[in-house]
Amino acid sequence: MNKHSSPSLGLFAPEILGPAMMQAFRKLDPRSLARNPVIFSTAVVSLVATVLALREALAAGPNAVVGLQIALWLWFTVLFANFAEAVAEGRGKARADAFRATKSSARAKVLIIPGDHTAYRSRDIESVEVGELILVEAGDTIPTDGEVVEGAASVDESAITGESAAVIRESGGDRSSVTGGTRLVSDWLVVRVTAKPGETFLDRMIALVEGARRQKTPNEIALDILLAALTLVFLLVVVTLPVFASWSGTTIPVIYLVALFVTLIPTTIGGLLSAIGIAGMERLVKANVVAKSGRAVEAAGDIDVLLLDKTGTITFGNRMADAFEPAPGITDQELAEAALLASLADDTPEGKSIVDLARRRYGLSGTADPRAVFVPFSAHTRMSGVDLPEGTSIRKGASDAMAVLSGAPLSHAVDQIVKRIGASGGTPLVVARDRRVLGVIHLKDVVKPAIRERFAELRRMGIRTVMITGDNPLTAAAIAAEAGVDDFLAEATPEKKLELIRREQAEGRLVAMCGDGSNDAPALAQADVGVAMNTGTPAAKEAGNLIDLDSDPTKLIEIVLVGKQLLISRGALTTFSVANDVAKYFAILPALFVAAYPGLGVLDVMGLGSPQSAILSAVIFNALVIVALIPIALKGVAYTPASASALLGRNLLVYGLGGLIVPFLGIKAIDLVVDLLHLA
Ligand SMILES: Nc1ncnc2c1ncn2[C@@H]1O[C@H](COP(=O)(O)OP(=O)(O)OP(=O)(O)O)[C@@H](O)[C@H]1O
Ligand SMILES: [K+]
Ligand SMILES: [Mg+2]
Repeated sequence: MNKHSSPSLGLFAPEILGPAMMQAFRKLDPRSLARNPVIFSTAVVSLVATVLALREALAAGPNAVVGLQIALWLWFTVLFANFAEAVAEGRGKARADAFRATKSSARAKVLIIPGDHTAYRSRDIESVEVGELILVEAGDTIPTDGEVVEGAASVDESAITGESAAVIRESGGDRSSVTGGTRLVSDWLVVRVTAKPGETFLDRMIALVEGARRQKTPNEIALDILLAALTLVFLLVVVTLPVFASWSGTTIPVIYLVALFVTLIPTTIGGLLSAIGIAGMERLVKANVVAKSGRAVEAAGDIDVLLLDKTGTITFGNRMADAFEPAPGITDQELAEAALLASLADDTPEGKSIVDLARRRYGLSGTADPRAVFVPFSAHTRMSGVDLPEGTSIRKGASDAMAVLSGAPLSHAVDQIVKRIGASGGTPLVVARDRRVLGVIHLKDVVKPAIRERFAELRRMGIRTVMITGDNPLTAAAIAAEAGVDDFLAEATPEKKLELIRREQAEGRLVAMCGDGSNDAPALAQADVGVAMNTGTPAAKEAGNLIDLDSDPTKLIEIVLVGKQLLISRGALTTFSVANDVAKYFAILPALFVAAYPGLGVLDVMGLGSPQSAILSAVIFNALVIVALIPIALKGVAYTPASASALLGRNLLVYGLGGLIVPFLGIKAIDLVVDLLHLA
């Protein structure tokens, strides 16, 4: 899965641990702490405890030694939480450095006269603005992101995708976007710059893996609020304790109370929450997917329906004209000629392949009449063509669209051809001159290998796959059957795609969409999870919230796994943390009150050494448990494809029960050590 040569660092590689320790101290900055209510409360309490302990020490009070230790361990709690976040970020930083190395401080060949790619001026890329045209030649590193407006070339994208085979980038069609940092292997391209300096794909990628621009997701914010509320509840609990104590004739030193407070609030999940989120992002980057928002990753964990566009996503997308099939009474030559004229200025891959076939097989050499008016293809009309100066108009397009244009249903003979091509999985393009149907162009496309098994895997995860295509129902059905999708929508315009997504969403389902074309952009934007293929158009990449660098639609499986693991890890550790806090309450209270109520000795199942050692042990346990759980937070809780409710049930049991039991064992063990070393 990870084809990058960038170091795949172990969980606790020294090159991450060292800087992370430094970083843990730097994160004591109140502005940084304030992002996390639980840890912020812990820091405030640590400060209070420090002051109290120092006062006690100066007065040579009886609680001085234990007080200082408590204060120290409270600070450790904060530092460990910071450390967890820093380790998670550190792993991304290594990746960011690898990207930074590919970032060229390059200069750009900015064209002076549009249309003339021989006259250019070399300028610093930082000064090049969106919309300017630059020339890139064989051997050059493409200096920034853009859209190819002229030329075709092979591009080595290994710096970004890790994939060593060069890919074709060309104007028109769905393969027109280029990424800064990749290198031209052959030929030349004129590229319209689409990214502002400092905001290129590579820049965003770096910021992302470093976690610099990571924003909390709505789920994280909701959890933060819950944790803050719990903190408040325990504040009340702790504040009322002295009342009970004085009532029963005991006094509990204030430093015990503040320590108790920290052990009760959800410091474990509070300390690990952001590490879990960052680690999820990192796993995604490892799968060669860039997420623009953490929210998309979480949503991916809950996806019900996956919509895929056909051409270029399920099939390879280089639909090639394979044959001209004339209507009765029309010659091959006549059809080929009309098809050629209608395609001379059509720069879609389909259009180019038609020109190519007409020239190759029929030796036609037509050149475009400069006065001809070209009608470009649109996904909306699903046709294209040309209006010639002498008044002839030629159109080619999807069969249903062409039937509407010619004002009558297709003749039986033509309909048969269309059906035959469709049933074979090919795309039939009907050609008409002055609304008279001349015949059909057979476009062939190939289903990507191994896609069937991957869709079966999605089905096992409970995800329904739906193929949407602008093609006719017969072609769609043939490809759908071959690829093994659950359902399909044919003759879809961009509006219909959008409508389908809205309908699924209105029925309460979470929708993911994979696409690469500009006509997919609205749908990618509307979907809860929009995965744009990296080979796609800039519009598609802008609209999606995830970008797959390998342009592999089945990558969604990995994305879903990462999302599920993120949700499950967070759920499991939250359960553990809260169960832990409840358990601590019952573990420590008897020790604090046993002097006043000897009857409580029964409850004091743990037989902790003394109130001092009980409280100190609890504080130490509370700090150490954060460190102990860092590996789970970073690696994620193990996930196997199973229904969500089964997983939830299992995890609640394991982590809930574990959370209740572990503190008793842990605190007791630490208490023994504390006793042994006479620390309290
Ligand atoms: N260059 C073209 N000229 C005329 N008609 C075309 C051209 N390219 C495609 N078509 C027709 O328009 C239809 C819709 O194309 P569109 O790109 O919207 O969808 P698609 O590529 O078939 O499917 P997908 O939504 O998977 O990309 C095609 O099925 C084909 O019949
Ligand atoms: K706690
Ligand atoms: Mg398409």
